[in-house]
Amino acid sequence: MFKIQTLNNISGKGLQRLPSESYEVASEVDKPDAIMLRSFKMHDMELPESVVAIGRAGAGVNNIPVDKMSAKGVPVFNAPGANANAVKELVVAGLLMAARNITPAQQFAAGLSGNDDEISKAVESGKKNFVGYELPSKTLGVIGLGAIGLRVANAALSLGMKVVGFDPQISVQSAWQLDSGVEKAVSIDQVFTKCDAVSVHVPLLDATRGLVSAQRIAMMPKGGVIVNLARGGICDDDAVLSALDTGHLHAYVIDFPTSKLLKHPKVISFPHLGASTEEAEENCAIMVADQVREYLEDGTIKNSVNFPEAFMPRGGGGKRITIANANVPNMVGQISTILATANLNIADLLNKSRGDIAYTIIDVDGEVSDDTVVSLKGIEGVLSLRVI
Ligand SMILES: NC(=O)C1=CN([C@@H]2O[C@H](COP(=O)(O)OP(=O)(O)OC[C@H]3O[C@@H](n4cnc5c(N)ncnc54)[C@H](O)[C@@H]3O)[C@@H](O)[C@H]2O)C=CC1
Ligand SMILES: O=C(O)CCC(=O)C(=O)O
Repeated sequence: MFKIQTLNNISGKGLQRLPSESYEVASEVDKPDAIMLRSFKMHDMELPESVVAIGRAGAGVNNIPVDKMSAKGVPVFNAPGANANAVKELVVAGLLMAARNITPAQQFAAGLSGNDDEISKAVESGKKNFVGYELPSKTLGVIGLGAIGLRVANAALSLGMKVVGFDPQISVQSAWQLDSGVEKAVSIDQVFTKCDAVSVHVPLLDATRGLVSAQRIAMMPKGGVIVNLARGGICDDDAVLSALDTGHLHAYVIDFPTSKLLKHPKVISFPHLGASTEEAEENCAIMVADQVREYLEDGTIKNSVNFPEAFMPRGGGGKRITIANANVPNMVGQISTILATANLNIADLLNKSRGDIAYTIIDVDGEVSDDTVVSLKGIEGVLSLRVI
């Protein structure tokens, strides 16, 4: 029986992928094998020693101490692209809300009173205060052309906007899907210089913290809009607020409100709602539940943010050993020597690496004794080992 601890609500459609005959899934579990979560902040959490995998039902992993997990040989899985359409749709909504002054207009309409004639008169005289603009008259800059950014760029083009994109590390897959009408910027500064609205779709990293700065906002034409459905911290909120105050910026669309931002009338705040659709929640939960299950049952690695992809079909009736270790020379040599000494024949072997981590799957003919496990774990650089 595998035990999974959930730290957030995970869609039932995903949890159904973990059959109750072989999985216990609950928010309180003694000695869990794996953890599934969404935005729960794990940084200060005491991780049970029993945990061998973390599954993030979403894209961003800044709430997970990934480096610490790597040092323990624990793979962290996420669900790339599974909520991208949901976020794209909310970005489009945010652009339209800003362009058409929808929040103040809606507040004005909701506050009207009197009989129908009086309301009609107030409507006709009040609407001049909310005159907006249409999207095709504007240029959108998209920073980060991954699963979300590329969809935002393509959607904005289809709404008639001009679109400028920037992503120096764009993946081949994203490049294939990006509409050829998206102009490629050579620098982030160029995006701000050319664009009336800028939407950020990058992970929160040291390199992206404060990416939307006072200097860059100043490069934008007057009346600009910033959209940040990526993470708080990517924009310098104080710089954004002062640009809203001077009128240099028209609106700030943010999925991560703070007390300062909530008070400002030109801030359009959402409650971290980007991925909150039934479809996205299901997609993420299904993807990550499948990945965690395949890892627990077969040691397969798919869509991990810290481990290499690793899949080896399971043959024969023997045991499978999986080993995560430091990516240094002669690890496979040392492992094979110990297996040979234990008189275990290697039926199949896969060794992959990514950065500082290497991962080996070995199918052996026969049982693996406790002594052999102790010897393998004793090799310098072995971070984690499982016998499945
Ligand atoms: N508001 C919400 O509910 C959600 C927010 N997010 C946030 O959006 C972020 C992006 O998500 P995805 O598009 O799915 O991730 P992704 O990994 O598919 O794309 C991120 C892209 O950013 C690029 N990038 C990284 N640093 C960059 C830089 N300095 N300048 C330009 N490009 C850079 C990468 O090359 C990559 O192509 C996530 O990390 C997460 O923080 C994601 C899903 C839901
Ligand atoms: O699970 C959620 O609602 C948050 C989604 C998110 O922020 C992400 O996938 O990075």
